[in-house]
Amino acid sequence: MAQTLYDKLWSSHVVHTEEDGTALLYIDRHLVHEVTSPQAFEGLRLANRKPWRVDSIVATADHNVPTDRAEQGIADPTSRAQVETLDANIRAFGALAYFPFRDKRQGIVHVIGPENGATLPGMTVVCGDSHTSTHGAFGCLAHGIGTSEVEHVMATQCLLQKKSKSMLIRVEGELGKGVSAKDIALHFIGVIGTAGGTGYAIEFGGSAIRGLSMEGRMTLCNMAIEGGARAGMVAVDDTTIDYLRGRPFSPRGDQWDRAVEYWRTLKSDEGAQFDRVVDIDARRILPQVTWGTSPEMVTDVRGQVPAPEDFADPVKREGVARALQYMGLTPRTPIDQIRIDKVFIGSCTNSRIEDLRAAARVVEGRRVADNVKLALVVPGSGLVKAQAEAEGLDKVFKAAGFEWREPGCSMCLAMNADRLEPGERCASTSNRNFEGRQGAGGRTHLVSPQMAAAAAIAGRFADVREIV
Ligand SMILES: CC(C)[C@H](C(=O)O)[C@@H](O)C(=O)O
Ligand code: SF4
Repeated sequence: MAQTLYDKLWSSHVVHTEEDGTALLYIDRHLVHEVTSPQAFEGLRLANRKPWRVDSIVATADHNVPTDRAEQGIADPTSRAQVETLDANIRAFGALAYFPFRDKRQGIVHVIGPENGATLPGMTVVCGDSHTSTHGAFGCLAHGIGTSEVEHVMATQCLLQKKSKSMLIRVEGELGKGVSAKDIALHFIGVIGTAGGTGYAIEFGGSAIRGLSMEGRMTLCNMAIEGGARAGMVAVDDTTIDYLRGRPFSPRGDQWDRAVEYWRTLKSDEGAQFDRVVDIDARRILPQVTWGTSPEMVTDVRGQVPAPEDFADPVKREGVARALQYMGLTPRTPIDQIRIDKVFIGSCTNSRIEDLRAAARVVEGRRVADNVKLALVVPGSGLVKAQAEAEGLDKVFKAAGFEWREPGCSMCLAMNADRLEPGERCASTSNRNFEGRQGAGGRTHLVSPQMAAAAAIAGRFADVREIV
């Protein structure tokens, strides 16, 4: 029978299935960061256990690290304790690789895995982090898990899971100028809603997806979780294989050839059946901007802030009214009239080299607007930072008035020193715009790196297609 990519990844990792469908899945790669691992390691210690397969673990510190004056250490005691606890745990239990605070390969967990070739096609990948779906871009089955599951995986190398339904999001056609993977992501969430993917594993397919780089595919899979899905994935093709060649943990020699042969089977078979198919025309996607407190509250830069009465469902109507109040927005305001206070280019969604290049192209030779108090560029990893500096992108950003920072989660969430003050409005390349996400009372608008750069220059949202 024709199988989906999800079927193939699932069946090649099932160790045992219970009558009710609950399965034990074997886990190949376990990514670890400082926030969700302390209790797991403590649990192992209390039970006198060791990790089952130390060489499945790749760890880094990301959420709590400061992005400036890193040489002065971590000022906040809670953040410092979390990062030091991870150091101690990895020292005690071991790992295939550990990129600690201030290491040149340190970075956001979802950036360092792929760039080091620690995320490979056909793997099951887990991490105590919801955006683990990112790794599905490589034809992996990648799940975010909770802290108790982190301990379970460490102890047994297995995870208890029920198989999800399958959804194909098929994006056909060519993307317009200035439109990126981030816009596809925000657009599809606008189409299916943040609950639309609940109970599903999503495969992204179609010519527009085939045309994306690995970095674009990661941006898209990163946000599958914001569409409610358990996982997001893209089939393996030449783009995947070319990206992985020569990475530190990629196979070499004969093993590379054998791996590539297997990887090429990691796609849905002709005629495979999905439980739901959503068709999207790439040509109709314009640069997106969220206006509310959920990623589904999104429109394009030519649009306007909606009014609660535009929504028939009373629950939705109330949600929209509340969101507009929190966001300090008036119905019918054109999106490109919304002025901003801060700009954040970073996060596991959009902090890779291509994101920084795309933003720098918009910024080059221009100045950040006077009303923008802070414009941050935070590379996703030390390697991304070094690459960007080798290309002179740091100079482009700094000359325009941006701050160029050290890698970390930074202003994606208010767990470190980078945050919004109450009432501040931010154009952000991250993935969540919930109330208080970037700091209590902060107002987040999700956009692509190009659109964040355009907003920084204009001091309000602006159509990047008119700038470049
Ligand atoms: C801190 C961590 C557990 C959390 C997650 O799981 O996603 C964070 O990365 C986030 O983006 O909100
Ligand atoms: S960058 Fe943001 S979304 Fe990604 S792992 Fe860090 S906090 Fe979570």
